[in-house]
Amino acid sequence: MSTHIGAAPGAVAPHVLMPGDPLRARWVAETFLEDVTCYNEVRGMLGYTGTWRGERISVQGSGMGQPSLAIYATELFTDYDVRSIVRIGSCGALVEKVGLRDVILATGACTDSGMNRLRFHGLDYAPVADFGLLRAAYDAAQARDDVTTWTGLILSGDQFYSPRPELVEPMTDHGVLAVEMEASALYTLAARHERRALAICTVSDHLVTGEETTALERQETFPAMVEIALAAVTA
Ligand SMILES: O=P(O)(O)O[C@H]1O[C@H](CO)[C@@H](O)[C@H]1O
Ligand SMILES: O=c1cc[nH]c(=O)[nH]1
Repeated sequence: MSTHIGAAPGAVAPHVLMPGDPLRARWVAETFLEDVTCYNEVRGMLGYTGTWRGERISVQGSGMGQPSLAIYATELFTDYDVRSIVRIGSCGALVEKVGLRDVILATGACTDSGMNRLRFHGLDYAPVADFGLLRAAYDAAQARDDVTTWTGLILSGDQFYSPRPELVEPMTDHGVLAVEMEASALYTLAARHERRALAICTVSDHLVTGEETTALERQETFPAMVEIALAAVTA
């Protein structure tokens, strides 16, 4: 057991898919994995281990925001020796060319968070994806014709309801495609612990057009993203 994960040693697989929503974790486990066991219910932050095409895979909710993800990612790396984490999240599109339900493979994650400013004494660190995972996810995405995939930068914002929405503009002026709330911490922690990480996000809301998906869709759909993540992590 670690402080926030009630799993026995060895109960978590070396490769973990990590949605923010614990109910998405349950849906992924029930829909994609075989021989599933639930290893964590602490704080309702569900975690499951099963197999996918014969490989052991876990899926663990992270909660919303970088401080919450950092707790789960740190404990998975340090207490359960997890080797790779692939975030499977939802995000908001910031530019018109990216459409609702498109999938984004995040090459890097900009942030407005104070977490890395504290870690790097005010210097700007560039949190980036593991290249091997990114390449495998890109290959898996290219092999499909049911989803439009983008490869590029995202923004990990601390506040879903931002009091300074105008600050997004310099980001989009410099190629940022979408906003979510966790990838920057995940990439930073993976680097710190010499592990692999990737964030794959499906566009659930469009901040330019105002289109949005339903809460149930955010919880229980987005299968293309999950299949791309499973292919990448087992490649
Ligand atoms: O759908 P998840 O993975 O939770 O991701 C996005 O959704 C939440 C906000 O609604 C934030 O966690 C954001 O990053
Ligand atoms: O608009 C959105 C949608 C999902 N996640 C976010 O952080 N923002």
